[in-house]
Amino acid sequence: MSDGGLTRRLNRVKLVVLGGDNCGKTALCVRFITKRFIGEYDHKKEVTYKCQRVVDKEAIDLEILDTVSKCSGPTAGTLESYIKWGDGFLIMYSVTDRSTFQCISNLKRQIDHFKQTFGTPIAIVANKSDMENGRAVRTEEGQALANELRCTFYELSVAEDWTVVDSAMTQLVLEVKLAFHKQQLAMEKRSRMLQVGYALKNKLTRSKTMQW
Ligand SMILES: Nc1nc2c(ncn2[C@@H]2O[C@H](COP(=O)(O)OP(=O)(O)OP(=O)(O)O)[C@@H](O)[C@H]2O)c(=O)[nH]1
Repeated sequence: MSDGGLTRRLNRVKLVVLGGDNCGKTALCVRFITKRFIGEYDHKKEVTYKCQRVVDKEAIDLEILDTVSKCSGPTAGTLESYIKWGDGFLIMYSVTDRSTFQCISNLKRQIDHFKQTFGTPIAIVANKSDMENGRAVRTEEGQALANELRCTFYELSVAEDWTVVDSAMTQLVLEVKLAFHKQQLAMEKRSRMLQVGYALKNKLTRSKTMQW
């Protein structure tokens, strides 16, 4: 029975990086892939990065969509297509810019809405923790919001710490893989129940025919 391509998808994970202006979305993607922090980027369109990683002893084809969507999004349609494309999400804000923190709840709501489920793997990433002097959002506020929205939370500095960037990404890939497996198990269970249903129906039809 067809599983809607899920078996093929188990080794292919698509992540989307969302967040307000200048919070460090591109810096995070580039840092994860190249291990390097590059100060300035100039791109006005979304970019998809592709790479391979071994996660939990399995080679994963990873695609990461670096969006240019602002808090409210360029258009609702674009944000919808980003969300429908992704399997897992990083919602970023900068600890130095409160307006980016204020975007988080709305982006999470949009993900829940377009995915039609509350189980989508999502990490909230507070960036620029190296800029303590310019801090506008406290760590506890970020953690409390992540708890409320049931998301994993990381506070990090893309500029200063590659290892935390790497573990945030890797953990999200693991959560996506777990979600795939749960989906696959649910589909197998449904398919078995359907088979039992058909078998019972056939048996009932046969015994009725014999009575006649
Ligand atoms: N101090 C510091 N600066 C950072 C960090 N991460 C990113 N930046 C800087 O923040 C600015 C914006 O980074 P980008 O990666 O372009 O942010 P973005 O979210 O992709 O930007 P837009 O897509 O244009 O909204 C750049 O000047 C980066 O060098 C960080 O961890 N610490």
